[in-house]
Amino acid sequence: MSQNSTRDPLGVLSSTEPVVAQSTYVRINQKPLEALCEQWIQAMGKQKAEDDSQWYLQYHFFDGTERTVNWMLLLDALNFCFWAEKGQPRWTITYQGETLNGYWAEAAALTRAVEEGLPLWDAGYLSTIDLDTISHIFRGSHTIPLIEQRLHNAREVGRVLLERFDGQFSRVIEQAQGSAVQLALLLAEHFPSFRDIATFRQREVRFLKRAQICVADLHHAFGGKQWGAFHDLDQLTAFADYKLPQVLRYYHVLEYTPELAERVDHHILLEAGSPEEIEIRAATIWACELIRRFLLQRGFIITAAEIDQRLWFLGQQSEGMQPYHRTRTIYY
Ligand SMILES: Nc1nc2c(c(CN[C@H]3C=C[C@H](O)[C@@H]3O)cn2[C@@H]2O[C@H](COP(=O)(O)O)[C@@H](O)[C@H]2O)c(=O)[nH]1
Repeated sequence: MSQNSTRDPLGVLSSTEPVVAQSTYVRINQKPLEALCEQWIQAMGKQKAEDDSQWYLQYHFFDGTERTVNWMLLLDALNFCFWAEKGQPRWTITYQGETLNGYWAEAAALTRAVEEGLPLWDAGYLSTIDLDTISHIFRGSHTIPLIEQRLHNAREVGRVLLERFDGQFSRVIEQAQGSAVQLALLLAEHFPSFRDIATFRQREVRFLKRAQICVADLHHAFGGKQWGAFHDLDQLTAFADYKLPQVLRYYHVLEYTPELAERVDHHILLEAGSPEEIEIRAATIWACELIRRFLLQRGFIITAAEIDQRLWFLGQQSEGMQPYHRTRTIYY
């Protein structure tokens, strides 16, 4: 697979490429990949894949001000790992009469908290938030996983914003000067919980999943204007979470060795930073890049972020799919 000729400022494609080349547990199957693309081409008809992602305002706080920008940073600082222990039911919340789980429950819980008067957009408040308050915010049936890590991440967001950015995430966005790539890199530089970087055979491998999705979420929330205006969104890669590999495997685009398949299908944990986990995430990034290139060859200009959205929403109807891999991590 030839390295894409354009520069790779994020370092995600270039650092994951050797992982894919040397993979022993995960393979990308070109034929099923092209079959999936053909399916999408039929579905898209003759017009380009419209960016049909919406922002679901019913679950996301939005007042168009800097408060929303800070709230978005918190949303993506806590946007990880919503699945339950083997055999346990998922954490859920009830919001406006709906029972929600996963990402939707996280977003709605943070919206509910603002509606109940908690100033989650205030850096000072976040920097000293306590476990009782975080538990109250995420109250529901069963417990949200990794709640101590969520507390830590929320405090870190508040503290870093206060110490370096006058308490405003909008200052960080202004420093990025309209570049999605620069904003993702600034997030990884200043907010340690966003520094989603691993080591594979002594080499650095960058995924930067929450840093990148935070930029994409700002873009969606603000409709590509104001703090959501970026000129290089096409430089973002897919966001290596746990749902995309599940969907790609369902379409046989990703294939696991029998040994790895056995573990994933029996919900056996893959250790964070293990070769298996890194190979799954790297193959996810590159499968999306190869889909992007194939569609481009066929005359469809679509970004990795748009491909990501399509796959992620397919993963929201995952009945009939084999399980997604389980890695307890704050990175996705
Ligand atoms: N690759 C990718 N991963 C994404 C998202 C989203 C939600 N974003 C969209 C939602 C509305 C707007 O349109 C946003 O764009 C959440 N996740 C990840 O999935 C996992 C949660 O899954 P479940 O357990 O089923 O809720 C978890 O790792 C979470 O971090 C995405 O878009 N892409």
